[in-house]
Amino acid sequence: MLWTEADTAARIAVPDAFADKHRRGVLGAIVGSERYPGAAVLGVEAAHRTGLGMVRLIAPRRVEDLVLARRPEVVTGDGRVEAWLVGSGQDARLRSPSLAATLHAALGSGAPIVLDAGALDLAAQAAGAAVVTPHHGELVRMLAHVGIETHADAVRGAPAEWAGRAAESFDAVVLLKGAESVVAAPDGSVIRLPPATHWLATAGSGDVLAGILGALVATHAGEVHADAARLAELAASAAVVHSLAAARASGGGPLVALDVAEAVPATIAALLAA
Ligand SMILES: NC(=O)C1=CN([C@@H]2O[C@H](COP(=O)(O)OP(=O)(O)OC[C@H]3O[C@@H](n4cnc5c(N)ncnc54)[C@H](O)[C@@H]3O)[C@@H](O)[C@H]2O)[C@@H](O)CC1
Ligand SMILES: Nc1ncnc2c1ncn2[C@@H]1O[C@H](COP(=O)(O)OP(=O)(O)O)[C@@H](O)[C@H]1O
Repeated sequence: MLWTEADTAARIAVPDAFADKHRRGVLGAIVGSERYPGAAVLGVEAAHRTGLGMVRLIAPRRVEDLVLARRPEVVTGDGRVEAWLVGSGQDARLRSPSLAATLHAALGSGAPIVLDAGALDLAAQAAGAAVVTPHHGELVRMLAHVGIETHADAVRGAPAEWAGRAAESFDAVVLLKGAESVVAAPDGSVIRLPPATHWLATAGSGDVLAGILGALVATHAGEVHADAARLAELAASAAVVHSLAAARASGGGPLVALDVAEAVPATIAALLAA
């Protein structure tokens, strides 16, 4: 199944007269680290630009300061959230006990969760619906943890097959990123995505994708609770928004990840108008 722009437009939650910042969906973001604070800036920017009620950021002080300098809309610290985005800008090997405790609380909350980069190893521990966003190298590492040996070139050659094996092994939706991105669900279904501009192969563009997906999940958390299969559709929609925003930001030339995040509102407006 190839995911289309019309499919994506139907997964954008458009606010109405009854909307407020709590009802629209609050995303809890446990992202960034002393080593990679920029990933948090990128993910939070992308989540806001995708449209949601609020982002609550739980991160080290330096990360908070940098994110707030760019997005003063962000609220820091604990509070009620509808969905989680975790792991961007983190390294599982450097995880502190306090970060581990914060991540475990999020995983145990039962709220839908997006696991990226440094939290991919925790996928099987989610109490609620989970979606992981590995690149090829990260998928290889995830599979190795459950005793399945492969390598990046094999994944590149058969992305749907390897994403499907991971979805089944971790009981999570897998959005496998790359030149040919694909979404696989634990029920065996696979969604293929149209090709994206290769200018996207640049640092931080995956952090932006995770932020877009976090916002889509936060604004559809009730639907995901009712039917976890919705998560695969949201993952595919995030990839399409990301790809269209990249095309808009690129215009045929180079882009930086923040350009992609900044192009998201106009991309969504165009999707809704079409
Ligand atoms: N500005 C920032 O703060 C940025 C932070 N980032 C964060 O940096 C951390 C490390 O991410 P990396 O992806 O660099 O680290 P990884 O540790 O996953 O990548 C290390 C190795 O994996 C392999 N690899 C990487 N991408 C691959 C691909 N697409 N296909 C196959 N093999 C691949 C390569 O051999 C690479 O040397 C993450 O937490 C990430 O979120 C990056 O997103 C870059 C930008
Ligand atoms: N050759 C390519 N063509 C198109 N898109 C690509 C290509 N390589 C990577 N991408 C996209 O760029 C993003 C890179 O994400 P990721 O590897 O996590 O980078 P980072 O960790 O730097 O954010 C993903 O959305 C992926 O689909």
